[in-house]
Amino acid sequence: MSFNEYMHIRNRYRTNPVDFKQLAEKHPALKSFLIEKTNGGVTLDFCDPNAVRALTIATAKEDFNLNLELSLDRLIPRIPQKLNYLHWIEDLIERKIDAIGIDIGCGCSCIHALLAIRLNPQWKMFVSEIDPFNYRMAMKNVEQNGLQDQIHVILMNSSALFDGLIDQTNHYDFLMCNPPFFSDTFECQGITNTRKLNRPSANSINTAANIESIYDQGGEVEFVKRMINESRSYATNVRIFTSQLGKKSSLKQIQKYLQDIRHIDTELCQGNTMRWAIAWTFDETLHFPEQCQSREAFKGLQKTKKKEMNRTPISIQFESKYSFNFIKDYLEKNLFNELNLQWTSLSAYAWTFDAYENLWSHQRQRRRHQNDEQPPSKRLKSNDDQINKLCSIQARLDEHEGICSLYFLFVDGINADSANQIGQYIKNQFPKYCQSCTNTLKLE
Ligand SMILES: C[S@@+](CC[C@H](N)C(=O)[O-])C[C@H]1O[C@@H](n2cnc3c(N)ncnc32)[C@H](O)[C@@H]1O
Repeated sequence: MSFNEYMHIRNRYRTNPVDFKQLAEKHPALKSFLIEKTNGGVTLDFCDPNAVRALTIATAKEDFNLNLELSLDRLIPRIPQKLNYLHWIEDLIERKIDAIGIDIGCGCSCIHALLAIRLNPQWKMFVSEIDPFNYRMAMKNVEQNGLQDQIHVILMNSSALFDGLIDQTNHYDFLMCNPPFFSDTFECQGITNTRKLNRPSANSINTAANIESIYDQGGEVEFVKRMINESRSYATNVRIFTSQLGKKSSLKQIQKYLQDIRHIDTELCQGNTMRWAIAWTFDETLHFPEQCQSREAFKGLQKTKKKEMNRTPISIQFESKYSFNFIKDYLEKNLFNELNLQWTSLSAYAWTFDAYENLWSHQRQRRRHQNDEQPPSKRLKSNDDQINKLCSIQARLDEHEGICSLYFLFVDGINADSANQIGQYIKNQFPKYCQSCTNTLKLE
């Protein structure tokens, strides 16, 4: 299940994923890594570091006019995921135009700072690195893009995170970090192995060197705890401290550690990958913007009790006797019309639809009114339609071993529970259609 729908609303790849074929036409270095799919499309082998590197270099050039040099034995950043983190930070600082930021551990790519400046040409970034190789390559990446006036790369020694980097006479709007994830080589290998064997959907290569991915004092949790401890000494210098986290279990531990400090967190979603980010502040005048709690699509809905459920795709499994084509026909010919949904096909088995009135709740009352032969209420179209849109939903029909499942995902609108409600409606209505359709449609 792809998480792309949950990418940050301003992420340029959310509705417009990278087209490998087109990109390779313009950046021939990518061409030799394209793999033809049986359906005529192309893909890449994400386990091949050469392919991943070529993709990142081509994307950086094509979409951000960045000249990147990347090493095959260092972390190769994935740009769409980096954008999620950066857009969230932009929201946290209320899209300040001339912000000053810090990135702890910039890697050889220096990707956070380079993208940050491309998105916000008036920002300034101070970035640190502990690995001399990464430091030198990051400097090169900054220089070959002519950004040395805006990005300052500082080589640190391992005993310091902030000392020597943060100037106590200065003020910074935010601090960001993608910390070393693992606590030891064993954990690093374990995760790589688990992914390879059991989680084919996450089949991308981890090229990070040990110095980049391992913090032997306790992995990302202890690294971020150390950041939190040290942040107290810089409470008045940095307005918002943030860190990305690779595991949900780490998020829980950090939330607990921050219980006396004001904080906020979010999930960062892209492809099959989920990451988390946490922010904390000592500034009592600061109010975390509401949309930073989760995706902007859910703005104003945070207090909904079913928050977690709303974010999760709803799935309906059909009995094996209902064929794929039968269900597809049922949706397109009956359900979408019956619920007055404005829909478009995304493919032969995926749709997006918008609803402006709720015709799926209180069906019994509605039927009673129909029996009384009352005229159906007419909805007045107005300019407020966009504002009054109840929901935009994406739906996808999948077949696996003869069983069809329908997935619903709430994307946008004011009724975040609508995907769940429509799912429930279908569950209740479907037998009705099966009976009435059995004779007219051939069921497998
Ligand atoms: C997971 S990598 C992130 C690299 C890059 N920011 C990215 O997201 O692709 C973590 C980086 O932090 C660096 N690092 C580890 N400890 C550090 C410290 N005390 N100060 C600065 N950088 C450090 C590592 O060398 C590594 O490059």
